[in-house]
Amino acid sequence: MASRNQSNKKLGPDEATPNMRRRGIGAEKMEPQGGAASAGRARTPFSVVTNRSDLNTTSDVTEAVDFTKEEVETLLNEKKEKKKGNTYDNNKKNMDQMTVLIKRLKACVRWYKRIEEGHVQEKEKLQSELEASEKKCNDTETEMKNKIDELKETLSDLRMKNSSLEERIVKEESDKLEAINCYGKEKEVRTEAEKVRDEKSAELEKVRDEKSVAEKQATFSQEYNMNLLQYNSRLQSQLETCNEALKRVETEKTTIVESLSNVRCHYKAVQDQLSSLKVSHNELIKQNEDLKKIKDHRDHLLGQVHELTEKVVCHEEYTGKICTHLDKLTIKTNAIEETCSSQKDQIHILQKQLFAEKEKLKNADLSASETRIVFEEQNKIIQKLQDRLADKEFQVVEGEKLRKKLHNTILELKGNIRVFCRVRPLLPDENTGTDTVVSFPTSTEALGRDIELSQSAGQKYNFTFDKVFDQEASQRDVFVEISQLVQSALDGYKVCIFAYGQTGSGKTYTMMGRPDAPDLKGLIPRSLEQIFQTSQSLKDQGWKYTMQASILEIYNETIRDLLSYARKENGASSSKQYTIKHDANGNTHVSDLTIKDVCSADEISSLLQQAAQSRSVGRTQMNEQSSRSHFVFTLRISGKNENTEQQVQGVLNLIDLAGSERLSRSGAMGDRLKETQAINKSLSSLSDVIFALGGKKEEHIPFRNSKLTYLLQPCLGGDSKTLMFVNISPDQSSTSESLCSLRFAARVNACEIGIPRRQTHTSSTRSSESRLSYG
Ligand SMILES: Nc1ncnc2c1ncn2[C@@H]1O[C@H](COP(=O)(O)OP(=O)(O)OP(=O)(O)O)[C@@H](O)[C@H]1O
Repeated sequence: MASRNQSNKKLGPDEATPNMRRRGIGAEKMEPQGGAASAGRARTPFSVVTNRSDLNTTSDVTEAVDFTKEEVETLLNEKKEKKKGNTYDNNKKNMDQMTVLIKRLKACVRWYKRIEEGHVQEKEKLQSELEASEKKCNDTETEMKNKIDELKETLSDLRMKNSSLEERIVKEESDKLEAINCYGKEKEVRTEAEKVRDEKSAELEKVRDEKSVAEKQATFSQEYNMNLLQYNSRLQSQLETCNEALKRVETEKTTIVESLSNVRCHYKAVQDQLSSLKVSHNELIKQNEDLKKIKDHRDHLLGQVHELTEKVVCHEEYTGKICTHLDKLTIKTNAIEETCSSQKDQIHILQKQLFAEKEKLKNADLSASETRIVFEEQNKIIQKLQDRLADKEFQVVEGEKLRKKLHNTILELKGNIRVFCRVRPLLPDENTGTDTVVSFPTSTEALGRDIELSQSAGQKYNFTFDKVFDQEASQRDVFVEISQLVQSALDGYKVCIFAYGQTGSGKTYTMMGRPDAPDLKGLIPRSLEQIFQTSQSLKDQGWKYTMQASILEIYNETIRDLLSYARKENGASSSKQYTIKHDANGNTHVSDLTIKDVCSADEISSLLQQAAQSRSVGRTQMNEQSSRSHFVFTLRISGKNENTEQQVQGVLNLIDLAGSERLSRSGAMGDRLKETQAINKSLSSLSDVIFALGGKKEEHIPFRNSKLTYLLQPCLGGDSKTLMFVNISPDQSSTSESLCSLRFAARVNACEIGIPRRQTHTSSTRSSESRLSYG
């Protein structure tokens, strides 16, 4: 693009550098955006056009021309210089020069329009791009926010989980430590118990040994005792045998005594035997005592064995208890170990989960940072787009300012009346036919300005106006075009907007619309809303406004006050006479007319509602709800700037004229006929006045021929800004009426009838032109 800029000094609006944009219109020539509009058309530099001899002829400049700011300034200055040289002799020459100047200015305006269209397109494009980016960005942002929220939730869940798990882990760890401590203590107790058990076992073993020894000793003692008993019994039996033998001996002794002599010898032997037996008896007694001793020892040993057995039993019981305790401890330890291991497993699982969640978090962080990067990039793009948009808007504003300046200049040169044409859509009951009556040439020159009417004979009539609205144009589209004009009433201009056209062509729709449906509101409610909005916003600059509204209708050449209570009460029969007067300042007064102070658009809409109910409306062959009178809404605006002491007096007249109608077609009779004749008369008076003012330069202007023209005298002949809407019906049967309306409008368009002037007073030294008006 840079090389293109170097090689070709003509830049498109989107190629202008920021410095150029800040300067408003760059030194380089700018071409409008939008291929369709500029495609295939050769541009001619302005200097070439300026030097062209054919511009001094009457031919129109239809070729696209490019301008620089300097050229535009020169053009504007040139106009001023030419105005100075306005001598009588050079009048005709000056007129020609003026015409050429106007054409060049028109060319300049067209060039600006093209640039403006380009800027507007670019702006719209940028706006839509910006909106798309913003939407995308918002979506991403919301998505990211949602994601972040989700992640935050997950994170907080995880954190909570983690903290609870960590708490659990800590608790489990402390439990575990406690259990381990307990286990250690139990272990110690167990080892001690085991030690005691071992000791006791050893003791038991010893006692068992001792017991077995004692048992052995006891068995031995028993055996010995048995032996001794056997021996004793043997000795007893021996003793008994001895005793028997003794008995036998004694018997023998007796026998021997008897045979003493014989037996004395024998006695001696027996005595020896007896002494030996006595020794053996003593021995036996001794042995018996020994046996007794052994028996006592045995009893002692048996007692010891018994004690030891009891001890063993006690030990065994104690060992059993220790064993049971040990078993219990083992079971508990096993349970603790099991819990520990399950907790370990759980901790392991949780650690795994934590790790996974951390990984997730990491990934989420990564994706969040990626999204953030994308978001930042998009923000940068948006910033760039916004910068570009701001530049473009600046350019548009600058272009708009210059366009309006040029427009005002043209208006000054051309006169104060402008004409807009609006074609309404076909109504459901209208016969379309096959031929289109109205068409709109689409060449760049003609687009939005030309209208072509085709008659059934095949003849075509082309008309050019300041603006042409086709059937598709919405109420808003129409208002956008007049909003600046309405605004200028706040700047101290007299503004008059009226709708002219055949009955049923859409005048009331254009002016009033359907106030209850926001999209279908007409120019009157929209204008008043804007006036109040702007007056509020101008408060910041020190402006204070007071406003007064009046609404009247002219019916059968009689003025009727639509806000009068008397009229409301007595109906249309009120016969009050209203007279129109103009003062030296060009202000119009209608005697006895109700004038209401208004402070808000709402107040005005209720007044409009009241007026609409009082208005004379009837059914005609052409329109179900035909306005049979001229409806005139007037808003007087007085503004004072507390900072600059500047004062302005503006007037806004919004007029819905009664529809023109051919008597032959309307079939009107009686009162309707009278009404129609009055309407047609006042409309023809209006055209007489306009043509007298513009075309013929007659000295006498027939303002007084009708109430309508007399009421509008300051707007038509004086220094106001006037806009006429010519409303057209696309119906085939209305072609000739449409042609009449268009011809009338074309003649009005060609008129020069004054220069708009602001009504301002200022006591301060500040410039009275501190606020420009571009209507
Ligand atoms: N631009 C439009 N879009 C849709 N409908 C329209 C448009 N203009 C007019 N109409 C409809 O056409 C019909 C006649 O319109 P309107 O009453 O405004 O005509 P008029 O010129 O004021 O007639 P009259 O002079 O008899 O009062 C109405 O039904 C109106 O709603």
